[in-house]
Amino acid sequence: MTEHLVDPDVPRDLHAFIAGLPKAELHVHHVGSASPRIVSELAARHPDSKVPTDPEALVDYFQFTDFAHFIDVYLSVVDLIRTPEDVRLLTYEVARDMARQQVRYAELTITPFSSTRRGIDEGAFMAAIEDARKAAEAEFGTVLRWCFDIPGEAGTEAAEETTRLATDDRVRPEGLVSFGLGGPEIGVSRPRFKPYFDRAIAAGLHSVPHAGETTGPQTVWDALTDLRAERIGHGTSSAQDPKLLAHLAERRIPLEVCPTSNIATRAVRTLDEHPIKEFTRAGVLVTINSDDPPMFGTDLNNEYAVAARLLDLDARGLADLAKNAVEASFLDGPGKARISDEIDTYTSAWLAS
Ligand SMILES: O=C(O)c1cccc(C(=O)CC[C@H]2O[C@@H](n3cnc4c(=O)[nH]cnc43)[C@H](O)[C@@H]2O)c1
Ligand SMILES: [Zn+2]
Repeated sequence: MTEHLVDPDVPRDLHAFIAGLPKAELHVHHVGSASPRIVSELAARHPDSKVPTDPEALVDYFQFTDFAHFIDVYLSVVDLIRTPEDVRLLTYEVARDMARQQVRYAELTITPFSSTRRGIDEGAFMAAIEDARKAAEAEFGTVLRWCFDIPGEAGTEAAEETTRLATDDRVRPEGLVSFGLGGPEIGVSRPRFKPYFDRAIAAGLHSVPHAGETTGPQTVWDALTDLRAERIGHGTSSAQDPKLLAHLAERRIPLEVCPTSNIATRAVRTLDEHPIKEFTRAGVLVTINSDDPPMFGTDLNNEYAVAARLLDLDARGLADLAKNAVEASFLDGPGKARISDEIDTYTSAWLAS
């Protein structure tokens, strides 16, 4: 258990239960998952960068005044990833950190445009993530799948390039399952990206845009209507629209909730004001995620502890939350059954002990 992440309001035995609970994660960014060790190693390799090389200094560097500041800092870390070897190392180490937290399956959001525009060859980029994916599965037992997202603020060029990389059979990686839209939402309307999502969906990809993280519920409606979203990244502002909550619940459209992220980017003022309870009360399928864990001083286990406190959950409630993520994943039936059964077996043994 990482000591600085022990929530004093959550019993220690529940922290221990969470630490061993098999989990799936559906909303976590590739570069945003770089551990302080990896970031400082990359920063030392590239001394022209403004990113600190000292992991202690990174804690201050990762304090954000608002969402725009977060994106500026995020892009400074993106700038550190310059070679296919950097990409492979990052991906492999992210999987190692996941395995330590008993993450059995993760859909990792990758922004290939940010790497190809910085000069990394697209074929070498795809080979690097695929090589790390296969090594992680063989060595850690963690299954990784990819979501390629458009950085919406970068406009049409980014949308076109991301869609090409996601749909061209000669380039797209085997592990790709979904298509997203990330970055700032203000001034970046969802309907504008409909043609790109139409192409990605036609190519067999699932639609998982960010929406309602920093803008109101209309963005979530737009993501559902125009981008045919199957899950919503964040969806925080859905709580402001009872009709939307009812729609999400009735259609079983999951929300990818990332509580600590929303505080760190100041999308929500305090954890106690987070609308997660309103989501569950309305019957919405809630999944728990870490988004950009080291940047937000968290990890997936801590997000489950936060959820336990906000939703007043015991071990069985936490196991149900973990099973929500499995159900909402893009795993096939047997893949879902395998992790769900593992969660049940683990929980029964824990409760019997
Ligand atoms: O790479 C570029 O050159 C570039 C140019 C203009 C704009 C952008 C972006 O907006 C990149 C945004 C980047 O942020 C990622 N991300 C990570 N966490 C979150 C989140 O909580 N909400 C939204 N986006 C997030 C996202 O995947 C994009 O890669 C880039
Ligand atoms: Zn995100």
